[in-house]
Amino acid sequence: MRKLKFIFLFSLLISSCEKDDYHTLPEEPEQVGIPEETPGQTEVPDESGEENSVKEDPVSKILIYNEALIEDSYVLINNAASNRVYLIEKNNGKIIFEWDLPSGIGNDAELLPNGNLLVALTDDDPAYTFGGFGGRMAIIDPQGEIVWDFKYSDEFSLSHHDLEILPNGNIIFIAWEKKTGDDLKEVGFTGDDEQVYAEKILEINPNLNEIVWEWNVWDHLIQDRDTTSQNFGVISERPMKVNINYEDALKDGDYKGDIFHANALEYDEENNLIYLSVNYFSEVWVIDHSTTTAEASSSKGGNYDKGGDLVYRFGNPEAYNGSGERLFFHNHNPNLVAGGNSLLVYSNGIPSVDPHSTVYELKIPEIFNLETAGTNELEILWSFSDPDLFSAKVSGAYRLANGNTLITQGTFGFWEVTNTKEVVWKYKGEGFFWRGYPYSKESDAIKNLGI
Ligand SMILES: O=[N+]([O-])c1ccc(OS(=O)(=O)O)cc1
Repeated sequence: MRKLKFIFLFSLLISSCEKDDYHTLPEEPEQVGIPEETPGQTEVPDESGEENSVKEDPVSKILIYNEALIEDSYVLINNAASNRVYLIEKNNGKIIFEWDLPSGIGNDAELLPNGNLLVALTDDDPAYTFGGFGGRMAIIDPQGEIVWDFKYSDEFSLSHHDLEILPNGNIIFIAWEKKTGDDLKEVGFTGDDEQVYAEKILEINPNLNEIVWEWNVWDHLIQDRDTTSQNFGVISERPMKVNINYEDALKDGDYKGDIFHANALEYDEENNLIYLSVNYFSEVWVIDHSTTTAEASSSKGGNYDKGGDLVYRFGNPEAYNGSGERLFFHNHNPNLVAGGNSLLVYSNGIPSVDPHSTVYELKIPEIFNLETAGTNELEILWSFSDPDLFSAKVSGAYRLANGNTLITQGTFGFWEVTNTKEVVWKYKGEGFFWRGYPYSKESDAIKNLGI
């Protein structure tokens, strides 16, 4: 039995866990050519200590399997509907490894090169529960032991959606920070909400459980309605600032103050930048991570000498009254393609207007120069859409080593498509799929997982 002791915000959760040997090696999968509607098999951890049982998973089906053209890799599936994270084989959908999670998914789960799972979880008692809420994060080793467990959840702040490990072992994550009363007045907020949830990015040293860096959108706002407020200005002239009164983000009363809804981050190691996907602005913001926390709260310092102002932004020039065509209608999962010259983004689409999703590969500019006159939109290098590809929420896409692209359609399952847009793998599941990560069978992550 696991015994978990919680100490509140910013404090370490000490877990005294017995190593439960819950995973045994799966049997060799049967090789199949093009299995039609093959039910997946679930190999589940057996808490009883008896031999593992193999359970049928009647709901997952392999609809397309082109053995000659697929990338021979595993897929890490994160099913938020059933709060399960597992690795599958593509040919038969068989689950070959599943993690025993200590709480619900909140949302990202990623396998690290050392075989550990870094996972965003839900806190037991979050103060608010917008889609994608979390409040807790953990690292689970291949034996199922929780080797790090951290709570970021109180009345004001709550981690959500995404997290990523940096090369130095620190972890960056997204969090909401509740703003009310004078906070809203000061920045000239004119929406109806009595509270607004600011987006911040935090970096934690997991050995010390210390927050070592922080960026908060609240320090970089502009608006053109309240002349008495310090941040009053002409929005189109200051694209490095974020319009707190952007109409599109405010118009849906359901948001209840979650007006930004950041949902993903991607770290660019070469340039020490963070790409932040901001769903309700339909934009990706580029933020300098070379700053100190003090610089990140200002407009000076860092490699770009912009402090925490936006180094760049793209996807929706309407958000800052800029020019150029809007490309994104809600977006997810910006991630750099190997080589760093391009980025994949999943644009979900809007159910009532155009219920179609599109995956874009966009060219990263040589120099980030936020224009006030011309467009800042990125060149489209490749895209994929299909009449059947739509999910209003979650989802994403990753470029594979052979040039194919693995697409997660949150409400459906997974697609793999070639660069000529041929669908070579289609997995229909039952659930709500955050993001499928591809793992090469020869990767350190898989080897160290012991399968
Ligand atoms: O219900 N969810 O699990 C959920 C809902 C919304 C959501 O936000 S989104 O921007 O990632 O779609 C994330 C998770």
